[in-house]
Amino acid sequence: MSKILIIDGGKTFAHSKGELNHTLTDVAASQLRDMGHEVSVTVADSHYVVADEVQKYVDSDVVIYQMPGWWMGEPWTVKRYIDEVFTEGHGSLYASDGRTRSDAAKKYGSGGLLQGKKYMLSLTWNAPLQAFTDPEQFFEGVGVDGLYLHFHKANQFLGMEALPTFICNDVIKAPDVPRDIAAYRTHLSHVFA
Ligand SMILES: Cc1cc2nc3c(=O)[nH]c(=O)nc-3n(C[C@H](O)[C@H](O)[C@H](O)COP(=O)(O)OP(=O)(O)OC[C@H]3O[C@@H](n4cnc5c(N)ncnc54)[C@H](O)[C@@H]3O)c2cc1C
Repeated sequence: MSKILIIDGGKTFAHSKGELNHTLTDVAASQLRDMGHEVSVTVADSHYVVADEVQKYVDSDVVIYQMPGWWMGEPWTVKRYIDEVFTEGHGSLYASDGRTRSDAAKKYGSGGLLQGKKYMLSLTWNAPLQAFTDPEQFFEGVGVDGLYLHFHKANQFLGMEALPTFICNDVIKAPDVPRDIAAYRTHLSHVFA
């Protein structure tokens, strides 16, 4: 049994209604509970208490970030959540940036206190998958995780390790929510088996 925290980054703004992300949050919460895990959910676009969120990271084994792609990355509500919660977490989520004058072998980024914990990205994008993977297309073949390098590094700075990323594509151009839900269920079954 793992303790799993889901950050729901769904938000109503312009042509995003937030419903797909709320739906995928609900799908994961109910499936993971059925699998015997303990799940809590924080909606990023809400009046969460920052200190409580820090404690949730300390108490959780896995954090899932459920969020839409907005302007090539996470929505500002999720970025705000990270800025507020991770910064407040100095001393409990990370000790320092890892360097110390007494030991030059200790490098930047090695000061995380959440060793052994995991995180997972679950993303919704209008861009097709090939836009990320094909070297001839927009993201020049860096892949989904390559595009989210900064986001991965923020979590790894705390000492956490990535689980495989899940992404729904074409969510505006050709939405197929039953297909996306089925694919996410399969992903969750494999990752949390
Ligand atoms: C500011 C901004 C910047 C953006 N930048 C990018 C970008 O850089 N690249 C990119 O690819 N995209 C971009 N987008 C698009 C964005 O990624 C999508 O709007 C977002 O992923 C959709 O997620 P949502 O939860 O808001 O979905 P929603 O808008 O709620 O839903 C999407 C579709 O799924 C359907 N749906 C949702 N829930 C259900 C359900 N339970 N059952 C049946 N059907 C359902 C809806 O009817 C709709 O057709 C941007 C959008 C905004 C607002």
